[in-house]
Amino acid sequence: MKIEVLPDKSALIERSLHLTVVQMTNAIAERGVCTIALSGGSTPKPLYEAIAAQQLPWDKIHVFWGDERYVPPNDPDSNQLMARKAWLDRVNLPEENIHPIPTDEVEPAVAASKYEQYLQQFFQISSGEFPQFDIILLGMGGDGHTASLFPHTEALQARGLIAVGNKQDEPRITFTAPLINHARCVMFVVAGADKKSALAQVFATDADDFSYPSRLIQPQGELWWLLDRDAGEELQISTAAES
Ligand SMILES: O=C(O)[C@H](O)[C@@H](O)[C@H](O)[C@H](O)COP(=O)(O)O
Repeated sequence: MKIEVLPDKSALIERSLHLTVVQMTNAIAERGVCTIALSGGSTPKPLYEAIAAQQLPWDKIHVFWGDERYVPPNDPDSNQLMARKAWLDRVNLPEENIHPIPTDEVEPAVAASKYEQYLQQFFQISSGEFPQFDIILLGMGGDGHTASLFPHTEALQARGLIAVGNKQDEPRITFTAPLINHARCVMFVVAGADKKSALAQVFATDADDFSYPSRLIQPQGELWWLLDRDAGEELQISTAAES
């Protein structure tokens, strides 16, 4: 695991951009394609805008979402809409390379199952197997949630690829912790003083995983925690954690 505390939000975005572009470029060089899953919320928007300004082989990049609010794709709350406006609509990334989470089923559980099957077909895997995304970008809420894995919800125990998350009574579709943990690279991008107390619990030796679900993210591959000073300045980072 690598933890970096950057001086401010713009330095955080710049560092996140650099590491994301390196991961994308390496994936394409090694396997001819990059699969990236995006986080929602407000933090990553400037990162997506910065990615859009890069010169990348867009036809070799496939974009997914690590979670989605259960709203139509033109809803202001839609993570898909935010990423399209900030990045995807600004570059020649083919529409067939964009793989949004469906939110048009009456039952969110049906949409979750559809996206799980969609991923199995895309990655050509059987039930019970997990795909290895090249990059999964994550944020973290002030309650320690990530993607739509909220504290003390059923989604935290899901063992498949995709689950129905719940933010209070608002349904979400989310990657499961096991799916995230199979990624080659997981990158948290976290900013703001309101994340400080949750971060302290996420990195504490004895906190409860179900109270702070970001603790569940322990990928086999690379794990990056990129923080701005407001979020990370008080974190007692042991030198081992920075290795
Ligand atoms: O759908 C979402 O909202 C995200 O995927 C969610 O997990 C987000 O990353 C955190 O809530 C942090 O959100 P902010 O970046 O807005 O603080």
